[in-house]
Amino acid sequence: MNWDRFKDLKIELNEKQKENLIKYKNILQEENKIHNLTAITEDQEIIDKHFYDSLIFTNEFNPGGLSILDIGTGAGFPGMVLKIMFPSAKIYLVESNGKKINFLKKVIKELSLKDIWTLNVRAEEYSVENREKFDVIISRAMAPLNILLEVGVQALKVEGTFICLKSKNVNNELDDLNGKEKKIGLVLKGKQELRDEVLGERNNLFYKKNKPTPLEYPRLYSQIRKRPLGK
Ligand SMILES: C[S@@+](CC[C@H](N)C(=O)[O-])C[C@H]1O[C@@H](n2cnc3c(N)ncnc32)[C@H](O)[C@@H]1O
Repeated sequence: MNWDRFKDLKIELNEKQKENLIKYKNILQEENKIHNLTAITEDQEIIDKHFYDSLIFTNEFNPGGLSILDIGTGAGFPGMVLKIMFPSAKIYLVESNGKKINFLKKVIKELSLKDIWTLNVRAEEYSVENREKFDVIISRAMAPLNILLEVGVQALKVEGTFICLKSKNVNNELDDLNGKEKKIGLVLKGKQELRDEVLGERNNLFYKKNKPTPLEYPRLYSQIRKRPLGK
């Protein structure tokens, strides 16, 4: 296995973290034989396309010590990787699929991770019940921007950051959103772009919440799907 890529990150990968990432990879490969957790299954691919990819944004934003809600975390990306690399962060993993939650619980137990919680709920319901609770909302590959932002924003503190880890269709998603993030209290503050032979195109977006989100958001999921922001 090759960890060279991690040298591009501002954070150091120490022996304990490497050991934990390898254990996590092994559990993922083992459980993936029974449950369909990820299509990425080879050692090096998991390291590059799941672990490293989950961390690229940390070159622009340090998550240390913050309370972070990862919505639609799946098999733990990026949230579980953040816990391993930034132990001082408080991580909340939201995932509606119970099988994935069981897998995440197993990883937390076997790696003896602290200050990390799994939530087997729908993100839009959780965010309404936990208004302005988190410093950061983050998500990778859960939904297009015009759905994702509405689903999660209510749980974000004013002055907090909403981080969307995106790939190649980001410009279409931004066009579809059509500036309507302002309606829910968000402003686009930064975009991190990476072009890479193995990972392809990565585009990470950083939104700041500059005012409370009106209480009518998020709407019912059926309404969000039918008429996303900007449509
Ligand atoms: C394509 S997977 C991505 C998983 C992970 N973030 C990654 O990048 O590998 C999307 C995940 O989001 C979950 N999901 C989709 N909509 C959700 C919602 N409204 N609330 C909670 N989880 C949701 C799905 O069950 C699925 O596991």
